[in-house]
Amino acid sequence: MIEGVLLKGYGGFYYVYAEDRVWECSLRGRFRIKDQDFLPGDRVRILPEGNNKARIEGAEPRLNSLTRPSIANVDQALLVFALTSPKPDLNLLDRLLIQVTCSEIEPLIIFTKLDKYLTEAPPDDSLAKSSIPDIYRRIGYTVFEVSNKTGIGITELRKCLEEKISVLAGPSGAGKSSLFNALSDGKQLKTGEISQKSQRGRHTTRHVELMVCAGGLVADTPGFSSLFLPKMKREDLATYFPEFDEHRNHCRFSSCLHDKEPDCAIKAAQENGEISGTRYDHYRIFLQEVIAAERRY
Ligand SMILES: Nc1nc2c(ncn2[C@@H]2O[C@H](COP(=O)(O)OP(=O)(O)OP(=O)(O)O)[C@@H](O)[C@H]2O)c(=O)[nH]1
Ligand SMILES: [Zn+2]
Repeated sequence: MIEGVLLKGYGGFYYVYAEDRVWECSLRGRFRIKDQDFLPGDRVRILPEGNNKARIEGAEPRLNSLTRPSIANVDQALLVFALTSPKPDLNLLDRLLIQVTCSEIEPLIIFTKLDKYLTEAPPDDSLAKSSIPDIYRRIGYTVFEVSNKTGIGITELRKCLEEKISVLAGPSGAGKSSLFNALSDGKQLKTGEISQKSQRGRHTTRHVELMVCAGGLVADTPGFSSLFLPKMKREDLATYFPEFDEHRNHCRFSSCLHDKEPDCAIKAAQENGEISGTRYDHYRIFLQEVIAAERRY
């Protein structure tokens, strides 16, 4: 028996990555009868039957599962934003950080197009205390600045993908496909039949697939495409802003929502530069959204 990870289901077969190979697997009768549904990312035990064919004999319980794309056991989300062309949409980044954290998935922030950014005239932001990547580093997030063109930063990032199941997220044009290609460095392992991308649209259901990439597995379909914040109580929003933690208990009111209340320690921290202005602005925008959504429940 070999342990592996299910990459995708397709045409009645399941493709499982194990021992550095892709196995075309059928299900044991017992599973067929139970009509067990498997997702890419499921950890399974397979019994080889020769010629890269095998039978799925069992599955481990899932640690988590995402919908859109449907993947099990996701370890981390790579939130991909360009440093320039287009300018990073930090409202979207802050939104994604909340969604990912709420799904109990580790966020990694990847800023792409470093090559382009470095050749451009420095922006006239001498008032800005720190660069955008530094804002997020200071909060404690894991941040990479890379170029998919020249390969700067790619080797370091590759190490973070090893043995992990990752999903990419981020706006159109940020460089998600380019990043995937840079990370795989031509060493992509094909799953054995006609390319997924060229066939897209012809199927009514989308077949999500995990691709072997940089010693780990990466979903071929971006995740977290909904713009809506997860359902939460208004007082919980601040917990998704880790840099608020050390200040939160110093507001005059214990019920402070850090919006228009007097003597708010978060607002004070923003004014003296300890909390980034854009982060605080987004907190207040999101707060209104959470309050509006609460009314609809
Ligand atoms: N100079 C430079 N260009 C890049 C880099 N990464 C991506 N690009 C370019 O940016 C454009 C968009 O890149 P894609 O990889 O297609 O972006 P994407 O996020 O997959 O976009 P969607 O498929 O629309 O979601 C392409 O023209 C890439 O060549 C980079 O690191 N440096
Ligand atoms: Zn407050």
